[in-house]
Parts: sequence; structure tokens; C-alpha cells
Amino acid sequence: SRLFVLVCPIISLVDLCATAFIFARGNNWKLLWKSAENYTFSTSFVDFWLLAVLRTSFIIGGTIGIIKNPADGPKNCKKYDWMVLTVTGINLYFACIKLLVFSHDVSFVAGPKLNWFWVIFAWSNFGALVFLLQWEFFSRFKFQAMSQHPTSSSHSDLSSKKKSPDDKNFTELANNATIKKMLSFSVPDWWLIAIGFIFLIGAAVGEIFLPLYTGRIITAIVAPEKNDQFLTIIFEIAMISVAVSICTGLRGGVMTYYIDRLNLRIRNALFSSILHQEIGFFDEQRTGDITSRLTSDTTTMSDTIGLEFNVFLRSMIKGVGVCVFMFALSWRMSLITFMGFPLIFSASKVYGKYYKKTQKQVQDKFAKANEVAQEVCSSMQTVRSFANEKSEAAQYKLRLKDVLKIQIKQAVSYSFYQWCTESFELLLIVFTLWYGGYLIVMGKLPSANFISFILYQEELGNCFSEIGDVYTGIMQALGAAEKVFELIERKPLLSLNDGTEEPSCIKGHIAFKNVSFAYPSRPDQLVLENLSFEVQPGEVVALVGPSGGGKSSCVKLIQRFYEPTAGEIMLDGISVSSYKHQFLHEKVSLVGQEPVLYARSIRKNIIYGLEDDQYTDESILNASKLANSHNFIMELRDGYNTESGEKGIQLSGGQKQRVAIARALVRNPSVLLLDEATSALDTESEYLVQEALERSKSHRTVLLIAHRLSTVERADRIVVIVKGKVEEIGSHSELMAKQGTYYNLVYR
Ligand SMILES: Nc1ncnc2c1ncn2[C@@H]1O[C@H](COP(=O)(O)OP(=O)(O)OP(=O)(O)O)[C@@H](O)[C@H]1O
Repeated sequence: SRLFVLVCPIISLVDLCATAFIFARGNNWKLLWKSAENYTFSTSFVDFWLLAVLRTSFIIGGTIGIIKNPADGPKNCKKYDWMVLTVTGINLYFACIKLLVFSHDVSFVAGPKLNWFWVIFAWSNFGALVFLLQWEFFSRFKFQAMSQHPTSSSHSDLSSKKKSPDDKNFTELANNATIKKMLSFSVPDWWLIAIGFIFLIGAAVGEIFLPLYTGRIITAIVAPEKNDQFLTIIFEIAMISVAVSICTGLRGGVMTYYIDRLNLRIRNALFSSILHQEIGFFDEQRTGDITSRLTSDTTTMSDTIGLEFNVFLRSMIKGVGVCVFMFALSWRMSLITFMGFPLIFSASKVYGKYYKKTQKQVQDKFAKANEVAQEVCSSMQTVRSFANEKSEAAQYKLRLKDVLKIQIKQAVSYSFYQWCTESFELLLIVFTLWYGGYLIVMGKLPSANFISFILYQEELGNCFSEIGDVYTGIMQALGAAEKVFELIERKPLLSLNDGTEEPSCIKGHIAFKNVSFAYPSRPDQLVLENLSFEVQPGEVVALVGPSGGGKSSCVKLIQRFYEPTAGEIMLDGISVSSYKHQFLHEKVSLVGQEPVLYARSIRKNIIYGLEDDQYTDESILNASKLANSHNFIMELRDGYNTESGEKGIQLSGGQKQRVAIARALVRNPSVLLLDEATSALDTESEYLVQEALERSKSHRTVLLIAHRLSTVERADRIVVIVKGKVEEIGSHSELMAKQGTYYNLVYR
């Protein structure tokens, strides 16, 4: 393949020089186009065969390159098959152009002076094709060279380049992989696709016949001898139209249903993946970014798979059918039409790639704007209390402005692309009309065929522009899909499924053994350092110490939100990471610093996460009474069915904390973790809750973090944690007698 790639540009260059030389032979080089005026059959003949030989050597060189290069192996030959085919296609294509350019037909209509147009036309097409082809060659070659040497430095380039969205090889490769993944989501709905496809073929085939019938109708009107056929043709066209409309409607319905199912499937997969990510992932990700993937990106993706591929298939089927009809009607006019395609195709390809790149940027910028909106909406009270509405609105506007900047670029490139393709299509139509008129005059084309042909040409243009639009649509979806799959396929750094232990009972013995820990978002900063302490079953232990010392981090580690960097945390002599996820969180309950309630009734908040057989009305009532929440709940209008609002906004801070304590207690956990869980309660409520907890402590270990002396005093033992290390352990009186850190904290 190396030889192939080397041969390609050299041959192309020689080819181009040879063409230039032949065209300019005997003329002034600066007035190259004039040479065409003196073109004769003999020179065109020489030129044609010379170029054909050169291009054939190009193919042979490539094939030898593939076969001889041992590094490639026979498997990789397949990768180049399409290239050989492409080159053969180009050869045929040029042969067609040459035949047309120098056929007597054209020179009869336009005289020799028209030839300069064909020369420029052919050259621009040629240039575009060679450019595209070499672009493909080099990128494929580069990738193959890298992938064949996994241990070489180029491979390390590969992994680092994998992250760069601009790298063509990997973008291309990623595109293929992404399309495959997108389609794999459709597999369960194959039967819907199959039904939709049948209707799609029906509608497309029916539509193909319409221009033919239109041509016939006009002929029947114009030609008196065919007047009697008029009504029959009208009847046939009406029947076809009815069939087309039925098929189109059914296809639309089936495909819409399929898209909706697909959308739900992708969303489910994404949401499930999000739910299984480790907590550290959420420390670093913005909620706005995640929700924007879940909403707009998934919709863009499913719409594309369903709609765009649908349109693509329809246009392809129609396009092929139209081409067949066009050739059948007039091969000469068809050749003229097809000559313009490479340029249109090149323009679409270049534009599509640019569009995909910019569309990814647009989606990123939109996600950034979403982040602002999300943050503001979830903290409206803070915004209001700081009177920051203006600045937040400005922030949002600024982010949207960033989106607009890229969209302006997209609009400019789109209009340029439209301008190129439209003007080209129009030019082709003009030439076809001209040439078709000549053929009619010469008696080589019936006028009905001419009318049908023009309509087919228009139809083909539509097919192409639809395919072009689909291409940009697919590029847009690929940007979204890459982001969605990135998240769907992300393996959580901390799996929820690797623990298996599920003992029949948990006594509640907790042991921190030389635990060191740093948060994944700040790996260099040790929050806990070689920390060790034990909590006996049924004991109440308080963690105290200055703010930021690492108390809450200890609690999070028991819950296995994170994995310690070193050391181990044991529950009843088994590492917490060995327990089954569900089991651990049934036995160990947490009431956090800022308890989060959900936008549902208080009752549903209390039984959050429990199966129907895991609670009774009585257990809810008991837990609620223990948490001292029963009385206030009963005073609410709907009692336990009162809605608590988003994040429990319709309850006071203290009420929220009590509902959260009830939620933890209803599970009857063996270990209860209270991270400043009573901080918002008044002294009396706190006293009542503490007393209730004490009453039920015989079968439960309680680890609590508190700043209030009254809470801490009652603990059996107190662990003083300063800067991630245990400074003192003992009861309140022991530590007071010691007059160390704890004494100082209490004293102050
Ligand atoms: N999610 C996080 N990502 C990175 N660093 C964090 C995270 N949570 C806490 N930290 C850092 O870890 C350190 C210990 O925090 P921790 O919440 O454990 O302290 P604490 O003793 O409970 O404090 P407080 O009494 O104020 O609640 C702090 O320096 C804090 O900035």
C-alpha cells in the first residue's frame, strides 16, 4: 500500500502534466484554453489513450502495491478494493467525458468554440476527484501504518490522537464505529424497519413513474393522434398517486413509531449508564452537560437514525430508479447530466465535514449555556437574595452568543455550498435543454422523452440535494452520538457489581485501617492520611474536629462513594468493597449534611429505595416517630401524602432533616451515619431525636458528625480528626481531662 500511495500522486501529476501538454501543444501556454479550439479527433484520440494507459498503470501499481507489501497481509487488501474500483470508475468517467466532448453532436450544436468550456469543466472535475481520492488514500494509509505497529511510537500517537476530534483518521474511523453503534440500537425494531422499508420502496418506485406519465400526458395533449390515450394515462397516474400516498402515509407512521421507540431506548441506556457511574464522575461533570446529552443529543441522534437514514434510503432508491429511466430515455443527455456529479459530490463532502466539526462545537456551547440555566433554576433563592438576575441573564446571553458565532460560520458556509451546488445544477439544466433541443431537431429524441427527461433530471437534483441534507444531518447526529456513546460506554471507575458478600446479619463493627484518601478530582491532595480507628457494635461514636478535617470524607468512604487510595475500611471484618451494593446500603444508612428530598409525597420520600415488601405502614410510623417527624407531618393538610416540592423546598430545614432521619430509620439499618443530621433542629427537637436514637441503639452502631457540644457529649466515644489524621480518641470526660485538641474545641 505504501507503493500504491506513492504511485498515486506521481501518476496523477504526470497525468495532469500530460493533459496540459497535449491541450497546449503548438499553442501559447498562457492561453491554454485556446488550444481547445484547435482540437482535432486525432489529438483527442492520442490524449484519450495516453491518459487511459497512465490511469491503468495507476491501478496496476496500486494492486501490485497491495499484493507485494507483506506488512499488509491479505486481509487488508480488502480495504483497498474500493479504491481500485474508484479509480476504475474515474477512468470510465473520463472516457465518457471525452466521448461526449469530441462527439460530433456537441460540435454540431456549439461549434468548436464550445470546447474550452468542456476542457475547464473536465479539468475542474478531475481536480476535485484527484484531491478527494488522495485525501482518502493518505488518511487510510496513515491509519494503517499506525495500527500495524502497535508497539511503535506511532501507536502512542494513536492513543493520544484518539482524543483529538480534528484528526481525520480517527474521526473517519470513529464515524464508522458510531454509525454501527447507532444502527445496533435499531436491531430490536428490525420488524418495524422492515415494514417501513417495504412501504418506502413502494412509494419510491411509484414516484419514479410520475415524470414518465407527465411526459406522456403532454404528448397526448399536443399530438392529435394520441388524444384518445389521454384519459387512460390520467387514470393510471391517479392510481399510482393513490398508491404512493398510501405507502408514504404508512411509512411515515411506522417510522415515527420506530423513532420514538429508538429515542426511549437510547435514553434508557444513557440514563442507566449515568446511574451506574461512580460519585467522583459527578464531582467533575456539570449537571447541565449531562442533561443536555440526555435530552437534545439523544433526540438528535434518534431523529437521524430514523428520519435521515429513511430519507437517505428513499433518495437512493429513487435516484437509482431515476438514473435507469434517464438512460432509457436518452443516454446522451444522461451522460451530460452525470458529468456534473463529481463536483457536487466533492462540495457536499467538504461541506459535510466542516459542518460536523462546527456542529459539535455548537452542541458543546449549547451545553455550556444549559449549565448556566440549570444552575440558576436550581438555586433561584440565592440568585434572588444576591439580586443577581441581571448578571445571570448576561451570562446566559454571553454563552448563547458563543453559539451564534459558530452558527454564523455555518450559515456562511451553507450559503456558499448552496450557491455552488445550485448554480451547478442550473447550469446542467441549461445545457441539457440546449442539447435536448438539438437532439429533437435532429430526430434523435422524441419530444415526450425530452419532457420526461427534464422532469427526471429535476427529480435527480432533488434526490441529490436530499442526500446532501441527509449527509449534513448525519454529520450533526454523529457529533451528538459520539457524546452519547462516550457516556453510554463509559466504564465506571468504581463498579456497583463487583461486591458479592451478603451475610445474614450485620453486627455493626466498623474499622478504618491505615486509610489514606484523595478525591479523584484532586488526586494530589490527601484528605485522609493513614487514618485508623474502630467503632464497636452498638456504640455511638462522634467524629469531631475543625472544618475541612475530613470527617464527612470518612462517612462517604463507609458508604463506598469512593475507594480509599490506601488502607481498608472493614464492616464486621469484611472490606466494604466486598459487600453487594444493594445489601451494603440496606444495612448502612446515611443522613447527609444537606438531606435531599424528592419532589414527591413525604410518605414516598420516607420509603425511598425500598421494595413493597420491605416496609409497612407501621414501620413508616415508627421511623417517623423516632425521627420526631410524625407530629409535624400530621399537622400538614395532607399528612403523609403532602408533597414536599423539588428538593423538599416546601418543608423547613429542620422538617427536611427529620424526614431524612425517618427515611434512614425505616430501613432499620445496622449502621447509622449522621453527618450533621440534626444541625437544623431546635434544641428540643434535637434532644428528642437523640433520645429516640439512644433508645434504639442497642442493635445499631451510630457514627455521627456534629459541631454541637450537646450532641457530641452523649456519644460513647469521640474521635478527633484534624487534617485527615486521628488526633485523640476517648469519651467526653477523658478528652476533657486530657486538655488536648478536643478540650480546646469545647473551650472555645
Ligand atoms: N467532592 C470533593 N471533591 C474534592 N475535594 C473535596 C470534596 N469534598 C470535600 N473535599 C475536600 O476534602 C477535604 C475534607 O472535606 P470534608 O467534607 O471531609 O471535611 P469535614 O471535616 O467534614 O468538614 P465540615 O466539618 O466543614 O463538614 C476538604 O478540604 C474539602 O475541600
